[in-house]
Amino acid sequence: MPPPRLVVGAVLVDRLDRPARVLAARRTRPPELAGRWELPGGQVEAGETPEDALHRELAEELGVTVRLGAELVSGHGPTWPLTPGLVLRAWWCELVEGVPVAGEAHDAVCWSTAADVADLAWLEPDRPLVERVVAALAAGAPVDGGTTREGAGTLDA
Ligand SMILES: Nc1nc2c([nH]c(=O)n2[C@H]2C[C@H](O)[C@@H](COP(=O)(O)OP(=O)(O)OP(=O)(O)O)O2)c(=O)[nH]1
Repeated sequence: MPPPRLVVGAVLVDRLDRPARVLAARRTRPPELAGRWELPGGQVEAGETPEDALHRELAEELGVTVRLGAELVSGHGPTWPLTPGLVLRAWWCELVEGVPVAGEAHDAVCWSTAADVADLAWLEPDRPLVERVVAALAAGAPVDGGTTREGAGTLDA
């Protein structure tokens, strides 16, 4: 069986040192996933590191540049299962440049707090991850600790 394909997702928060709000994005496609909320991101392409893929997806989808913080790891390691053929890795991050705007992949973005993020209609596989995000936002503990990448530029939405 081929290894699962890797999807990367951004847990984009207002600030890495004291996160209080996280950004969710509402998918436009495919029809069976349209209308559900997700972490912005997408599939890692051949020859890309996961981190590079995340920067690329955020520039393409939301027109923003970010600073990566810590990786959000599950109780079983870095990957979160999505479907039998797909796993997710996710990083906390904060904005360096740009204001997130929905592009083609999404028809809405919203900033939510620990009190309301779980009320969104998330893609089902994201639920365990969202629980962890809620707990971290409620605690407000720092989620920094990653690498910085500047100069990726911004896109028009
Ligand atoms: N980006 C993202 N995808 C997720 C999440 N949860 C989840 O089950 N998925 C699934 C939905 C998709 O089947 C797959 C990601 O594929 P995608 O369509 O977003 O990837 P992509 O941007 O590279 O694809 P494309 O534009 O080339 O069509 O992972 C999530 O939180 N974020």
